Amino acid sequence: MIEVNELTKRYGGTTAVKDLTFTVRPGLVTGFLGPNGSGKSTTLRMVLGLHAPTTGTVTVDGRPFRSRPRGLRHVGALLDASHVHGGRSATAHLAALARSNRIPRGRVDQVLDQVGLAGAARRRIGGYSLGMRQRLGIAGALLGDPPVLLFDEPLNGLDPEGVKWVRELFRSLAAEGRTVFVSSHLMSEMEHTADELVVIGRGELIAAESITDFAGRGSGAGVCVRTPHGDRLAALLTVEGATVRADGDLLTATGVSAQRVGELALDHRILLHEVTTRNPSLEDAFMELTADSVEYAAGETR
Ligand SMILES: Nc1ncnc2c1ncn2[C@@H]1O[C@H](COP(=O)(O)OP(=O)(O)OP(=O)(O)O)[C@@H](O)[C@H]1O
Repeated sequence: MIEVNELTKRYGGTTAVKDLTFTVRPGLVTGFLGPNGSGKSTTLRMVLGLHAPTTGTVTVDGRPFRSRPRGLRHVGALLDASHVHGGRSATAHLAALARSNRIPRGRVDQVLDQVGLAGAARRRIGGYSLGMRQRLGIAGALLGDPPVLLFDEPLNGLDPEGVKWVRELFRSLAAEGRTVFVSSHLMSEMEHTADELVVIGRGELIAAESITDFAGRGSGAGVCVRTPHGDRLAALLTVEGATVRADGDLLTATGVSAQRVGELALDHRILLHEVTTRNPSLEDAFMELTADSVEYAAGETR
């Protein structure tokens, strides 16, 4: 489990992370979402002890990560896939990592196979595509067979086949009981991958909850009703406490279920032509909740 407690990081006058508190649990994929520059990488670096918090604490299974001498056996991380020595082969790169963390050499071939790089293992990393580098970074994270895994924007540069593979990999790692924490600035990358979400904006926590609860936050949720008796139904729904918007013979009501709409219509003999529940997309909820946190918006003059 990863526990982030009242974490703040300032770089000179910039507050990258502000009073952040959340928990990442094992057995689930947790998406770490926020617009560009919202503090995701800074937070992940603090989890790994690469940056010291200005105030607050981060622990992994109850201890600061730095207090673990063989780090890769406990936490595997992909932070920046371009951060590797281009002159080395994938095998040499992973063998060096294995040596310094006392991981058996046999793991190198296993993880290269697991990420689909076995055929390119002896080629220089300098000639790798971005997608291959991401796979190599993932191999490095898996090397120590750790219970906790962190990935910073792991889908960057992957083709659709690669994206599908990574999603399945994350799900299977979580199904094995591991803690899987994955950052992204795109909700579309997370909606078929994550069980839980931690959403931040300008370094502050916006939400930490299941993906289903998060979807329910978007104001687009509601019931759409098509009826020739819109005025009567709208009045009844308003009395029920719903908010109703009318557009011709179409009503959109929030704060009421489709079932209740049907019951009211039956009780008052109101003819309905259509009743549908409208779920806002996760993307809508994400855009709405982070709208104030976007650093650089198109069309904005500064
Ligand atoms: N070493 C540093 N020195 C000064 N400012 C920094 C440093 N690292 C990050 N920042 C600032 O802190 C803020 C958060 O940056 P961070 O890279 O953590 O965000 P992010 O959510 O990972 O963004 P992205 O999705 O663009 O990678 C930004 O305003 C960034 O400019």
